[in-house]
Amino acid sequence: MTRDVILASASPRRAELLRQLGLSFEILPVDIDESPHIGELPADYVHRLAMEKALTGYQRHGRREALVLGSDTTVVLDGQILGKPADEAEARGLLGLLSGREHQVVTGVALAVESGVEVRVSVTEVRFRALDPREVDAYCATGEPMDKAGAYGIQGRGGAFVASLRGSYSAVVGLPLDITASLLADAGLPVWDYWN
Ligand SMILES: Cc1cn([C@H]2C[C@H](O)[C@@H](COP(=O)(O)OP(=O)(O)OP(=O)(O)O)O2)c(=O)[nH]c1=O
Repeated sequence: MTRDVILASASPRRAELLRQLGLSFEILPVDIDESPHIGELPADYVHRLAMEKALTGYQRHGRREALVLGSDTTVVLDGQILGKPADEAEARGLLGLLSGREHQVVTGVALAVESGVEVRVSVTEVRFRALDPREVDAYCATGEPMDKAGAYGIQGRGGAFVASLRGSYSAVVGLPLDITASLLADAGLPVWDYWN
């Protein structure tokens, strides 16, 4: 029996990361309301959104034996959720807050299968060096911050801001590969079966 693996995401970075695991999969973007609830903790927030993305994708795909992955990433500074910037001015403000400080990147990953949904959350500590306002302006003008939590992409020019990282690099980019591989293995689909 073949089992369809579905990535319920519009993020090209998540697709690129999942490709690294060597399996074949389909992409099925789902649109859900991503506003945090009042007082919701960051880990609960990404847990909820990852689960909703995976379950919505599972229902929409419609095949019983499908395995559907959903993920959500947010940046957290002093316990506050920093989402995607609405415009360039907000991006500049977010990068100013992150400059010279440590923040957390919190990513939830969910795998929906016929019997239910499994969700895990990864936390990575990232420290930025002090940023020069001129480089923040130049960075914002590239457009890179716009679709990214915390207004930076570690995998792009934003990598120049990162002084240190403790945790999963792939989780910062949007899909922790360690958790993803172990969720798939627990669901009976070890990715290493695809490796020859
Ligand atoms: C911090 C950081 C975030 N990001 C991205 C990962 C996520 O794509 C995005 C956070 O937004 P998400 O809402 O997690 O994901 P998305 O809207 O891009 O895609 P979808 O909901 O369809 O799966 O920020 C980077 O690419 N690099 C980084 O260094």
